[in-house]
Amino acid sequence: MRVCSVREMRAMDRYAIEKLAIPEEILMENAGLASAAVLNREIGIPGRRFAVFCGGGNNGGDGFVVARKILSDGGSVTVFLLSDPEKFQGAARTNLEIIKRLPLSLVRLDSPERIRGDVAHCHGIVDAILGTGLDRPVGGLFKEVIERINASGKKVLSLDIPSGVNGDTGEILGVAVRADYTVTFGLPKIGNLLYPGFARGGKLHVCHITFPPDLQTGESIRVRINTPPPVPPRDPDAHKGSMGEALFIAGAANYFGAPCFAALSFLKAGGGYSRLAAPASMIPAMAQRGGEIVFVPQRETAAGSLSEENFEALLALSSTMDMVVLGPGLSLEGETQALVGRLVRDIPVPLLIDGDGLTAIASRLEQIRARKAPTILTPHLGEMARISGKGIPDIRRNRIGVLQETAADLRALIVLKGAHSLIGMPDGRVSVNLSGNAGMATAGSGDVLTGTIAAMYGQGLPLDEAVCKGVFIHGLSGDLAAESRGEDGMTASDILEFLPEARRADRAGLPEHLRRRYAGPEVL
Ligand SMILES: NC(=O)C1=CN([C@@H]2O[C@H](COP(=O)(O)OP(=O)(O)OC[C@H]3O[C@@H](n4cnc5c(N)ncnc54)[C@H](O)[C@@H]3O)[C@@H](O)[C@H]2O)[C@@H](O)CC1
Ligand SMILES: [K+]
Repeated sequence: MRVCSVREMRAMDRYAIEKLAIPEEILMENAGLASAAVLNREIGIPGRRFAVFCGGGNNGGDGFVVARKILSDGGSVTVFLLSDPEKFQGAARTNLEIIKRLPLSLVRLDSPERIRGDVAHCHGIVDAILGTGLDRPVGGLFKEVIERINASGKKVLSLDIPSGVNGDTGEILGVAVRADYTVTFGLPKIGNLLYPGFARGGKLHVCHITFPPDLQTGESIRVRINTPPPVPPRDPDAHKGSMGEALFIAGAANYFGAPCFAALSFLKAGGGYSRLAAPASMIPAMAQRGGEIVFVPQRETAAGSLSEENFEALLALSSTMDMVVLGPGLSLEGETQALVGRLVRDIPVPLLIDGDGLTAIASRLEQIRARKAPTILTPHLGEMARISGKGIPDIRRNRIGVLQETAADLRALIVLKGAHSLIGMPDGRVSVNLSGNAGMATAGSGDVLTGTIAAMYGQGLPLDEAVCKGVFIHGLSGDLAAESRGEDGMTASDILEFLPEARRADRAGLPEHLRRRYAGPEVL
Protein backbone atom coordinates (compact mmCIF):
# COMPACT_ATOMS: atom_id res chain seq x y z
CA MET A 1 0.00 0.00 0.00
CA ARG A 2 1.22 3.47 -0.88
CA VAL A 3 1.67 6.14 1.77
CA CYS A 4 1.33 9.77 0.77
CA SER A 5 2.43 13.20 1.84
CA VAL A 6 -0.04 15.98 2.55
CA ARG A 7 0.83 17.63 -0.76
CA GLU A 8 0.20 14.38 -2.64
CA MET A 9 -3.11 13.92 -0.84
CA ARG A 10 -4.22 17.40 -1.82
CA ALA A 11 -3.26 16.72 -5.43
CA MET A 12 -5.32 13.52 -5.38
CA ASP A 13 -8.31 15.36 -3.91
CA ARG A 14 -7.99 18.04 -6.55
CA TYR A 15 -7.72 15.48 -9.32
CA ALA A 16 -10.82 13.64 -8.10
CA ILE A 17 -12.80 16.86 -7.86
CA GLU A 18 -11.60 18.61 -11.03
CA LYS A 19 -10.77 15.80 -13.45
CA LEU A 20 -13.14 13.05 -12.32
CA ALA A 21 -15.91 15.49 -11.37
CA ILE A 22 -16.51 13.79 -8.02
CA PRO A 23 -18.04 16.58 -5.94
CA GLU A 24 -16.16 17.42 -2.73
CA GLU A 25 -19.38 16.67 -0.85
CA ILE A 26 -19.24 13.06 -2.06
CA LEU A 27 -15.64 12.61 -0.93
CA MET A 28 -16.55 14.04 2.45
CA GLU A 29 -19.65 11.85 2.64
CA ASN A 30 -17.56 8.74 1.95
CA ALA A 31 -15.07 9.77 4.61
CA GLY A 32 -17.81 10.37 7.16
CA LEU A 33 -19.74 7.17 6.40
CA ALA A 34 -16.63 4.99 6.66
CA SER A 35 -15.76 6.61 9.99
CA ALA A 36 -19.26 6.09 11.33
CA ALA A 37 -19.07 2.43 10.29
CA VAL A 38 -15.93 2.02 12.44
CA LEU A 39 -17.64 3.82 15.32
CA ASN A 40 -20.58 1.45 15.03
CA ARG A 41 -18.36 -1.63 14.86
CA GLU A 42 -16.11 -0.65 17.75
CA ILE A 43 -18.53 1.12 20.11
CA GLY A 44 -22.02 0.67 18.63
CA ILE A 45 -24.11 3.67 17.61
CA PRO A 46 -27.79 2.87 18.43
CA GLY A 47 -28.71 4.15 21.89
CA ARG A 48 -25.22 5.57 22.54
CA ARG A 49 -24.09 9.13 23.14
CA PHE A 50 -21.20 10.80 21.36
CA ALA A 51 -19.27 14.05 21.52
CA VAL A 52 -17.92 15.21 18.16
CA PHE A 53 -15.21 17.90 18.20
CA CYS A 54 -14.85 19.88 14.98
CA GLY A 55 -12.15 22.34 13.91
CA GLY A 56 -12.65 24.99 11.25
CA GLY A 57 -11.47 23.07 8.14
CA ASN A 58 -12.58 20.05 6.12
CA ASN A 59 -11.60 17.70 8.93
CA GLY A 60 -14.35 19.39 10.91
CA GLY A 61 -16.61 18.93 7.86
CA ASP A 62 -16.00 15.16 8.03
CA GLY A 63 -17.04 15.38 11.68
CA PHE A 64 -20.40 16.96 10.68
CA VAL A 65 -21.11 13.99 8.40
CA VAL A 66 -20.29 11.55 11.21
CA ALA A 67 -22.63 13.48 13.55
CA ARG A 68 -25.45 13.29 11.00
CA LYS A 69 -24.88 9.55 10.59
CA ILE A 70 -24.83 8.95 14.37
CA LEU A 71 -28.19 10.72 14.64
CA SER A 72 -29.79 8.80 11.79
CA ASP A 73 -28.53 5.48 13.16
CA GLY A 74 -30.16 6.00 16.54
CA GLY A 75 -27.39 7.56 18.58
CA SER A 76 -27.37 10.98 20.20
CA VAL A 77 -24.69 13.54 19.61
CA THR A 78 -23.32 16.89 20.69
CA VAL A 79 -21.16 18.71 18.16
CA PHE A 80 -18.60 21.13 19.59
CA LEU A 81 -17.30 23.77 17.20
CA LEU A 82 -13.82 24.96 18.07
CA SER A 83 -13.81 27.61 15.35
CA ASP A 84 -16.00 30.45 14.22
CA PRO A 85 -18.90 28.95 12.17
CA GLU A 86 -18.40 31.72 9.59
CA LYS A 87 -15.00 30.22 8.78
CA PHE A 88 -16.28 27.04 7.12
CA GLN A 89 -16.18 26.81 3.35
CA GLY A 90 -17.20 24.42 0.58
CA ALA A 91 -18.39 20.96 1.59
CA ALA A 92 -17.72 21.63 5.27
CA ARG A 93 -20.01 24.68 5.13
CA THR A 94 -22.72 22.65 3.31
CA ASN A 95 -22.59 19.99 5.99
CA LEU A 96 -22.65 22.57 8.78
CA GLU A 97 -25.79 24.10 7.27
CA ILE A 98 -27.38 20.63 7.20
CA ILE A 99 -26.66 19.77 10.81
CA LYS A 100 -27.91 23.18 11.95
CA ARG A 101 -31.35 21.98 10.83
CA LEU A 102 -31.11 18.61 12.63
CA PRO A 103 -32.22 17.76 16.16
CA LEU A 104 -28.76 17.53 17.63
CA SER A 105 -26.98 19.88 19.92
CA LEU A 106 -24.45 22.17 18.24
CA VAL A 107 -22.26 24.18 20.57
CA ARG A 108 -19.81 26.95 19.64
CA LEU A 109 -17.15 26.34 22.23
CA ASP A 110 -15.64 29.31 24.03
CA SER A 111 -14.41 27.57 27.16
CA PRO A 112 -13.02 24.04 27.58
CA GLU A 113 -15.04 23.77 30.79
CA ARG A 114 -18.24 23.54 28.73
CA ILE A 115 -17.37 20.04 27.46
CA ARG A 116 -17.13 18.46 30.91
CA GLY A 117 -20.67 17.04 31.21
CA ASP A 118 -20.96 15.77 27.64
CA VAL A 119 -17.57 14.10 27.78
CA ALA A 120 -18.30 12.53 31.15
CA HIS A 121 -21.55 10.99 29.92
CA CYS A 122 -20.66 9.95 26.37
CA HIS A 123 -19.77 6.50 25.09
CA GLY A 124 -17.29 7.78 22.55
CA ILE A 125 -15.50 10.87 21.22
CA VAL A 126 -14.95 11.80 17.59
CA ASP A 127 -11.86 13.88 16.93
CA ALA A 128 -12.45 16.03 13.83
CA ILE A 129 -10.42 18.96 15.11
CA LEU A 130 -7.38 19.07 12.83
CA GLY A 131 -6.41 16.92 9.87
CA THR A 132 -3.82 17.42 7.18
CA GLY A 133 -4.25 21.19 7.38
CA LEU A 134 -2.31 21.39 10.67
CA ASP A 135 0.28 24.08 10.06
CA ARG A 136 1.40 25.33 13.48
CA PRO A 137 1.79 24.16 17.07
CA VAL A 138 -1.50 23.52 18.83
CA GLY A 139 -2.27 26.03 21.57
CA GLY A 140 -5.08 27.85 23.37
CA LEU A 141 -8.57 26.36 23.34
CA PHE A 142 -7.53 23.61 20.91
CA LYS A 143 -4.79 22.46 23.26
CA GLU A 144 -7.02 22.49 26.33
CA VAL A 145 -9.73 20.50 24.57
CA ILE A 146 -7.23 17.90 23.30
CA GLU A 147 -5.79 17.53 26.80
CA ARG A 148 -9.27 16.97 28.21
CA ILE A 149 -10.07 14.41 25.53
CA ASN A 150 -6.86 12.55 26.38
CA ALA A 151 -7.64 12.63 30.09
CA SER A 152 -11.27 11.53 29.66
CA GLY A 153 -10.68 7.78 29.56
CA LYS A 154 -13.27 7.55 26.75
CA LYS A 155 -12.82 5.70 23.46
CA VAL A 156 -11.66 8.13 20.78
CA LEU A 157 -11.99 7.88 17.00
CA SER A 158 -9.74 10.27 15.07
CA LEU A 159 -10.69 11.31 11.56
CA ASP A 160 -7.84 11.17 9.06
CA ILE A 161 -5.05 11.63 11.63
CA PRO A 162 -5.03 12.30 15.37
CA SER A 163 -5.34 16.08 15.74
CA GLY A 164 -1.94 17.60 16.45
CA VAL A 165 0.07 15.01 14.48
CA ASN A 166 1.90 16.39 11.45
CA GLY A 167 0.73 14.44 8.38
CA ASP A 168 4.13 14.63 6.67
CA THR A 169 6.40 13.65 9.55
CA GLY A 170 4.48 12.00 12.40
CA GLU A 171 5.72 14.73 14.75
CA ILE A 172 3.45 16.01 17.51
CA LEU A 173 3.04 19.77 17.19
CA GLY A 174 2.63 20.77 20.83
CA VAL A 175 -0.06 18.30 21.83
CA ALA A 176 -1.95 15.55 20.00
CA VAL A 177 -5.03 13.42 20.49
CA ARG A 178 -4.44 9.87 21.71
CA ALA A 179 -6.89 7.83 19.65
CA ASP A 180 -8.11 4.26 19.95
CA TYR A 181 -9.03 4.14 16.26
CA THR A 182 -8.19 6.26 13.25
CA VAL A 183 -9.84 6.23 9.83
CA THR A 184 -7.59 7.87 7.29
CA PHE A 185 -8.88 9.03 3.91
CA GLY A 186 -7.62 8.33 0.40
CA LEU A 187 -4.32 6.79 1.47
CA PRO A 188 -2.50 6.65 4.80
CA LYS A 189 -0.38 9.74 5.34
CA ILE A 190 3.28 9.49 6.30
CA GLY A 191 2.33 10.90 9.73
CA ASN A 192 -0.10 8.00 10.31
CA LEU A 193 2.78 5.53 10.06
CA LEU A 194 5.86 7.21 11.51
CA TYR A 195 6.47 7.53 15.23
CA PRO A 196 5.44 9.27 17.42
CA GLY A 197 2.28 9.90 15.34
CA PHE A 198 1.77 6.20 14.68
CA ALA A 199 1.50 5.48 18.39
CA ARG A 200 -1.25 8.12 18.74
CA GLY A 201 -3.52 6.58 16.08
CA GLY A 202 -4.56 3.29 17.70
CA LYS A 203 -6.07 0.81 15.25
CA LEU A 204 -5.60 2.27 11.78
CA HIS A 205 -8.09 1.98 8.92
CA VAL A 206 -8.11 3.52 5.47
CA CYS A 207 -11.07 4.45 3.30
CA HIS A 208 -10.21 5.18 -0.33
CA ILE A 209 -13.25 7.53 -0.58
CA THR A 210 -13.86 6.09 -4.11
CA PHE A 211 -10.54 7.21 -5.59
CA PRO A 212 -9.88 4.90 -8.57
CA PRO A 213 -7.05 2.37 -8.03
CA ASP A 214 -4.58 4.00 -10.43
CA LEU A 215 -4.75 7.19 -8.40
CA GLN A 216 -3.75 5.26 -5.25
CA THR A 217 -0.97 3.24 -6.83
CA GLY A 218 0.68 5.71 -9.21
CA GLU A 219 4.48 5.46 -9.39
CA SER A 220 4.68 9.14 -8.52
CA ILE A 221 3.81 8.21 -4.92
CA ARG A 222 7.22 7.09 -3.76
CA VAL A 223 6.54 5.88 -0.21
CA ARG A 224 4.97 2.52 0.53
CA ILE A 225 4.53 -0.02 3.29
CA ASN A 226 7.26 -2.65 3.23
CA THR A 227 5.69 -5.85 1.90
CA PRO A 228 8.59 -7.57 0.10
CA PRO A 229 8.02 -10.67 -2.06
CA PRO A 230 8.75 -14.24 -0.89
CA VAL A 231 12.29 -15.56 -0.96
CA PRO A 232 12.61 -17.96 -3.95
CA PRO A 233 12.00 -21.60 -2.99
CA ARG A 234 15.05 -23.50 -1.80
CA ASP A 235 16.31 -25.71 -4.57
CA PRO A 236 16.16 -29.34 -3.31
CA ASP A 237 19.53 -29.76 -4.99
CA ALA A 238 20.99 -26.71 -3.23
CA HIS A 239 24.55 -26.67 -1.98
CA LYS A 240 26.08 -24.11 0.34
CA GLY A 241 27.55 -22.09 -2.53
CA SER A 242 24.14 -21.69 -4.18
CA MET A 243 22.63 -20.15 -1.04
CA GLY A 244 25.03 -17.23 -1.17
CA GLU A 245 28.54 -16.53 0.00
CA ALA A 246 29.18 -13.53 2.20
CA LEU A 247 32.34 -12.08 3.66
CA PHE A 248 32.15 -10.15 6.93
CA ILE A 249 35.08 -7.80 7.55
CA ALA A 250 34.63 -7.11 11.22
CA GLY A 251 36.00 -7.13 14.75
CA ALA A 252 38.75 -5.59 16.85
CA ALA A 253 40.15 -6.34 20.30
CA ASN A 254 37.28 -6.48 22.80
CA TYR A 255 34.59 -6.45 20.08
CA PHE A 256 33.82 -10.16 19.93
CA GLY A 257 30.05 -9.97 19.77
CA ALA A 258 29.38 -7.82 16.69
CA PRO A 259 31.37 -9.91 14.17
CA CYS A 260 29.89 -13.17 15.43
CA PHE A 261 26.32 -11.88 15.41
CA ALA A 262 26.74 -10.59 11.87
CA ALA A 263 28.39 -13.71 10.43
CA LEU A 264 26.06 -16.11 12.23
CA SER A 265 22.90 -14.22 11.30
CA PHE A 266 23.74 -14.82 7.64
CA LEU A 267 23.57 -18.58 8.29
CA LYS A 268 20.55 -18.44 10.60
CA ALA A 269 18.63 -16.46 7.98
CA GLY A 270 19.28 -19.15 5.39
CA GLY A 271 22.56 -18.06 3.78
CA GLY A 272 25.05 -20.69 2.57
CA TYR A 273 28.66 -19.80 3.30
CA SER A 274 29.76 -17.25 5.88
CA ARG A 275 33.35 -16.03 6.03
CA LEU A 276 34.60 -13.77 8.76
CA ALA A 277 37.80 -11.77 8.29
CA ALA A 278 38.82 -10.65 11.79
CA PRO A 279 42.04 -9.96 13.73
CA ALA A 280 43.94 -13.25 14.04
CA SER A 281 44.30 -13.09 17.81
CA MET A 282 40.52 -12.98 18.27
CA ILE A 283 39.68 -16.01 16.23
CA PRO A 284 40.16 -18.78 18.84
CA ALA A 285 37.66 -17.05 21.14
CA MET A 286 35.22 -16.35 18.31
CA ALA A 287 35.41 -19.93 17.06
CA GLN A 288 33.88 -20.98 20.38
CA ARG A 289 30.79 -18.95 19.56
CA GLY A 290 30.37 -19.81 15.91
CA GLY A 291 31.86 -23.08 14.71
CA GLU A 292 29.81 -22.83 11.50
CA ILE A 293 31.69 -19.71 10.41
CA VAL A 294 34.80 -19.95 8.20
CA PHE A 295 37.43 -17.63 9.72
CA VAL A 296 39.96 -15.66 7.69
CA PRO A 297 42.69 -14.48 10.12
CA GLN A 298 43.93 -10.93 9.54
CA ARG A 299 47.03 -8.97 10.52
CA GLU A 300 46.54 -6.55 13.37
CA THR A 301 47.47 -3.05 14.43
CA ALA A 302 49.10 -2.50 17.84
CA ALA A 303 45.58 -1.79 19.15
CA GLY A 304 44.33 -5.18 17.94
CA SER A 305 42.26 -3.91 15.02
CA LEU A 306 42.59 -4.72 11.30
CA SER A 307 45.80 -3.39 9.79
CA GLU A 308 46.09 -1.77 6.40
CA GLU A 309 48.42 -4.56 5.25
CA ASN A 310 45.36 -6.75 4.69
CA PHE A 311 44.08 -4.56 1.87
CA GLU A 312 45.16 -6.58 -1.19
CA ALA A 313 44.13 -9.96 0.18
CA LEU A 314 40.76 -8.67 1.40
CA LEU A 315 40.06 -7.09 -1.95
CA ALA A 316 40.92 -10.31 -3.79
CA LEU A 317 38.68 -12.39 -1.53
CA SER A 318 35.87 -9.83 -1.71
CA SER A 319 35.71 -10.04 -5.47
CA THR A 320 34.67 -13.72 -5.26
CA MET A 321 31.76 -13.07 -2.87
CA ASP A 322 28.06 -12.36 -3.49
CA MET A 323 28.12 -9.64 -0.86
CA VAL A 324 30.60 -8.10 1.58
CA VAL A 325 29.61 -6.67 4.96
CA LEU A 326 32.06 -4.13 6.29
CA GLY A 327 32.00 -2.56 9.70
CA PRO A 328 30.64 -4.48 12.71
CA GLY A 329 32.98 -3.88 15.66
CA LEU A 330 35.92 -2.66 13.54
CA SER A 331 36.79 0.08 16.07
CA LEU A 332 37.64 3.72 15.39
CA GLU A 333 41.40 3.06 15.12
CA GLY A 334 42.87 5.41 12.47
CA GLU A 335 44.66 2.78 10.40
CA THR A 336 41.60 0.55 10.29
CA GLN A 337 39.39 3.45 9.26
CA ALA A 338 41.83 4.22 6.43
CA LEU A 339 41.63 0.56 5.35
CA VAL A 340 37.84 0.85 5.27
CA GLY A 341 38.06 3.94 3.05
CA ARG A 342 40.20 2.11 0.50
CA LEU A 343 38.14 -1.08 0.54
CA VAL A 344 34.90 0.83 0.10
CA ARG A 345 36.00 2.38 -3.14
CA ASP A 346 37.35 -0.82 -4.69
CA ILE A 347 35.21 -3.77 -3.54
CA PRO A 348 33.58 -4.83 -6.83
CA VAL A 349 30.48 -6.60 -5.43
CA PRO A 350 27.48 -5.33 -3.41
CA LEU A 351 28.83 -3.89 -0.18
CA LEU A 352 26.91 -3.38 3.05
CA ILE A 353 28.46 -0.88 5.45
CA ASP A 354 27.42 -0.73 9.09
CA GLY A 355 28.62 0.43 12.50
CA ASP A 356 32.24 1.62 12.64
CA GLY A 357 32.35 1.29 8.85
CA LEU A 358 29.77 4.07 8.62
CA THR A 359 31.82 6.28 10.92
CA ALA A 360 34.87 5.67 8.71
CA ILE A 361 33.06 6.63 5.51
CA ALA A 362 31.33 9.69 6.96
CA SER A 363 34.54 11.64 6.29
CA ARG A 364 35.19 9.81 3.00
CA LEU A 365 31.86 9.99 1.20
CA GLU A 366 33.55 10.46 -2.17
CA GLN A 367 34.69 6.81 -1.85
CA ILE A 368 31.04 5.74 -1.79
CA ARG A 369 30.13 7.94 -4.74
CA ALA A 370 33.07 6.44 -6.67
CA ARG A 371 31.83 2.86 -6.23
CA LYS A 372 30.89 0.88 -9.31
CA ALA A 373 28.93 -1.91 -7.55
CA PRO A 374 25.86 -1.26 -5.36
CA THR A 375 26.19 0.04 -1.80
CA ILE A 376 23.92 -0.57 1.18
CA LEU A 377 24.19 1.59 4.30
CA THR A 378 22.42 0.71 7.55
CA PRO A 379 22.69 3.78 9.82
CA HIS A 380 20.78 4.53 12.99
CA LEU A 381 19.74 8.13 13.51
CA GLY A 382 23.14 9.27 14.85
CA GLU A 383 25.03 7.64 11.99
CA MET A 384 22.52 9.08 9.52
CA ALA A 385 23.33 12.52 10.88
CA ARG A 386 27.01 11.85 10.19
CA ILE A 387 26.56 10.64 6.61
CA SER A 388 23.90 13.19 5.63
CA GLY A 389 25.55 16.18 7.31
CA LYS A 390 22.19 17.06 8.94
CA GLY A 391 21.44 17.46 12.64
CA ILE A 392 19.42 14.77 14.43
CA PRO A 393 16.43 17.13 15.05
CA ASP A 394 16.40 18.05 11.34
CA ILE A 395 16.29 14.39 10.39
CA ARG A 396 13.51 13.67 12.89
CA ARG A 397 11.54 16.52 11.34
CA ASN A 398 12.02 15.20 7.81
CA ARG A 399 13.12 11.58 7.95
CA ILE A 400 11.76 10.60 4.55
CA GLY A 401 13.11 13.69 2.78
CA VAL A 402 16.63 13.37 4.24
CA LEU A 403 16.66 9.66 3.43
CA GLN A 404 15.64 10.29 -0.18
CA GLU A 405 18.23 13.04 -0.60
CA THR A 406 21.08 11.05 0.92
CA ALA A 407 20.27 7.82 -0.96
CA ALA A 408 20.23 9.75 -4.24
CA ASP A 409 23.42 11.66 -3.43
CA LEU A 410 25.39 8.55 -2.43
CA ARG A 411 23.63 6.30 -4.98
CA ALA A 412 23.12 3.86 -2.10
CA LEU A 413 20.30 1.83 -0.61
CA ILE A 414 19.94 3.15 2.91
CA VAL A 415 18.18 1.52 5.84
CA LEU A 416 17.42 4.20 8.44
CA LYS A 417 17.03 2.05 11.54
CA GLY A 418 14.59 2.77 14.34
CA ALA A 419 10.99 1.98 15.26
CA HIS A 420 9.43 1.49 11.79
CA SER A 421 12.75 1.42 9.94
CA LEU A 422 12.78 3.14 6.56
CA ILE A 423 14.42 1.71 3.47
CA GLY A 424 15.41 4.34 0.91
CA MET A 425 16.42 3.59 -2.69
CA PRO A 426 18.61 5.85 -4.84
CA ASP A 427 15.63 6.42 -7.19
CA GLY A 428 13.55 7.97 -4.39
CA ARG A 429 11.40 4.99 -3.41
CA VAL A 430 10.99 4.54 0.34
CA SER A 431 9.51 1.54 2.19
CA VAL A 432 8.19 1.85 5.73
CA ASN A 433 8.78 -1.39 7.66
CA LEU A 434 6.15 -2.35 10.21
CA SER A 435 7.69 -5.47 11.77
CA GLY A 436 9.78 -5.31 14.94
CA ASN A 437 9.39 -3.99 18.47
CA ALA A 438 11.05 -1.86 21.12
CA GLY A 439 12.85 -4.86 22.65
CA MET A 440 15.08 -4.86 19.58
CA ALA A 441 16.71 -1.61 20.61
CA THR A 442 19.61 -3.58 22.07
CA ALA A 443 23.33 -3.90 21.37
CA GLY A 444 24.09 -6.25 18.49
CA SER A 445 20.62 -6.06 16.95
CA GLY A 446 22.01 -4.09 13.99
CA ASP A 447 24.76 -6.67 13.47
CA VAL A 448 22.09 -9.35 13.11
CA LEU A 449 20.37 -7.17 10.50
CA THR A 450 23.49 -7.06 8.30
CA GLY A 451 23.73 -10.83 7.91
CA THR A 452 19.99 -11.17 7.43
CA ILE A 453 20.05 -8.75 4.50
CA ALA A 454 23.05 -10.53 2.98
CA ALA A 455 21.26 -13.87 3.34
CA MET A 456 18.20 -12.62 1.45
CA TYR A 457 20.42 -11.52 -1.40
CA GLY A 458 22.36 -14.78 -1.34
CA GLN A 459 19.13 -16.71 -1.74
CA GLY A 460 18.21 -15.00 -4.96
CA LEU A 461 16.16 -11.84 -4.31
CA PRO A 462 17.14 -8.79 -6.36
CA LEU A 463 19.16 -6.40 -4.24
CA ASP A 464 16.43 -3.83 -3.49
CA GLU A 465 13.97 -6.54 -2.50
CA ALA A 466 16.65 -8.37 -0.51
CA VAL A 467 17.25 -5.27 1.60
CA CYS A 468 13.52 -4.82 2.19
CA LYS A 469 13.12 -8.51 2.98
CA GLY A 470 16.08 -8.53 5.35
CA VAL A 471 14.65 -5.62 7.33
CA PHE A 472 11.26 -7.32 7.43
CA ILE A 473 12.59 -10.75 8.52
CA HIS A 474 14.81 -9.17 11.18
CA GLY A 475 11.74 -7.41 12.65
CA LEU A 476 9.66 -10.57 12.42
CA SER A 477 12.34 -12.52 14.24
CA GLY A 478 12.32 -9.88 16.98
CA ASP A 479 8.53 -10.09 17.19
CA LEU A 480 8.60 -13.89 17.51
CA ALA A 481 11.31 -13.58 20.16
CA ALA A 482 9.18 -11.02 22.03
CA GLU A 483 6.11 -13.27 21.89
CA SER A 484 8.11 -16.15 23.32
CA ARG A 485 10.31 -14.34 25.84
CA GLY A 486 9.05 -10.77 26.20
CA GLU A 487 10.51 -7.49 24.99
CA ASP A 488 12.32 -6.65 28.21
CA GLY A 489 15.71 -8.23 28.35
CA MET A 490 15.68 -9.29 24.69
CA THR A 491 19.25 -9.51 23.36
CA ALA A 492 20.77 -9.86 19.91
CA SER A 493 21.16 -13.60 20.61
CA ASP A 494 17.39 -13.91 20.96
CA ILE A 495 16.83 -12.21 17.60
CA LEU A 496 19.49 -14.47 16.08
CA GLU A 497 17.96 -17.64 17.53
CA PHE A 498 14.51 -16.84 16.19
CA LEU A 499 15.67 -16.21 12.61
CA PRO A 500 14.98 -19.78 11.42
CA GLU A 501 11.45 -19.60 12.87
CA ALA A 502 10.95 -16.23 11.24
CA ARG A 503 11.97 -17.67 7.89
CA ARG A 504 9.65 -20.64 8.36
CA ALA A 505 6.70 -18.46 9.42
CA ASP A 506 7.30 -16.16 6.48
CA ARG A 507 7.20 -19.10 4.07
CA ALA A 508 4.37 -21.03 5.70
CA GLY A 509 2.08 -18.07 6.38
CA LEU A 510 2.25 -15.64 9.25
CA PRO A 511 -0.04 -15.83 12.29
CA GLU A 512 -3.14 -13.73 11.54
CA HIS A 513 -2.38 -10.97 14.10
CA LEU A 514 1.08 -10.42 12.65
CA ARG A 515 -0.12 -10.59 9.05
CA ARG A 516 -2.62 -7.82 9.81
CA ARG A 517 -0.11 -5.71 11.68
CA TYR A 518 2.48 -5.88 8.92
CA ALA A 519 0.00 -5.15 6.13
CA GLY A 520 -0.76 -1.69 7.54
CA PRO A 521 -4.19 -0.06 7.72
CA GLU A 522 -7.29 -2.19 7.22
CA VAL A 523 -9.11 -1.10 4.05
CA LEU A 524 -12.76 -0.22 4.64
N1 LIG B 1 -11.53 16.97 -0.81
C1 LIG B 1 -10.86 17.05 0.28
O1 LIG B 1 -10.00 17.92 0.39
C2 LIG B 1 -11.13 16.09 1.38
C3 LIG B 1 -10.63 16.40 2.62
N2 LIG B 1 -10.95 15.69 3.69
C4 LIG B 1 -10.63 16.17 5.03
O2 LIG B 1 -10.08 17.44 4.97
C5 LIG B 1 -8.95 17.53 5.83
C6 LIG B 1 -8.07 18.62 5.36
O3 LIG B 1 -8.84 19.78 5.38
P1 LIG B 1 -8.23 21.23 5.55
O4 LIG B 1 -7.18 21.41 4.54
O5 LIG B 1 -9.38 22.14 5.58
O6 LIG B 1 -7.47 21.18 6.91
P2 LIG B 1 -7.93 20.89 8.42
O7 LIG B 1 -9.34 20.52 8.50
O8 LIG B 1 -6.94 19.94 8.94
O9 LIG B 1 -7.71 22.27 9.20
C7 LIG B 1 -7.34 23.44 8.62
C8 LIG B 1 -7.77 24.60 9.49
O10 LIG B 1 -7.20 24.50 10.77
C9 LIG B 1 -6.41 25.66 11.03
N3 LIG B 1 -5.25 25.25 11.81
C10 LIG B 1 -4.11 24.69 11.38
N4 LIG B 1 -3.29 24.42 12.40
C11 LIG B 1 -3.93 24.83 13.52
C12 LIG B 1 -3.59 24.82 14.89
N5 LIG B 1 -2.42 24.34 15.32
N6 LIG B 1 -4.47 25.31 15.77
C13 LIG B 1 -5.65 25.79 15.35
N7 LIG B 1 -6.03 25.84 14.05
C14 LIG B 1 -5.18 25.35 13.15
C15 LIG B 1 -6.08 26.24 9.69
O11 LIG B 1 -5.85 27.61 9.80
C16 LIG B 1 -7.33 25.91 8.90
O12 LIG B 1 -8.34 26.85 9.17
C17 LIG B 1 -8.37 16.16 5.80
O13 LIG B 1 -7.58 15.89 6.92
C18 LIG B 1 -9.63 15.30 5.73
O14 LIG B 1 -10.10 15.07 7.04
C19 LIG B 1 -11.97 14.66 3.56
O15 LIG B 1 -13.19 15.30 3.73
C20 LIG B 1 -11.94 13.96 2.26
C21 LIG B 1 -11.95 14.89 1.11
K1 LIG C 1 -8.37 14.63 13.33
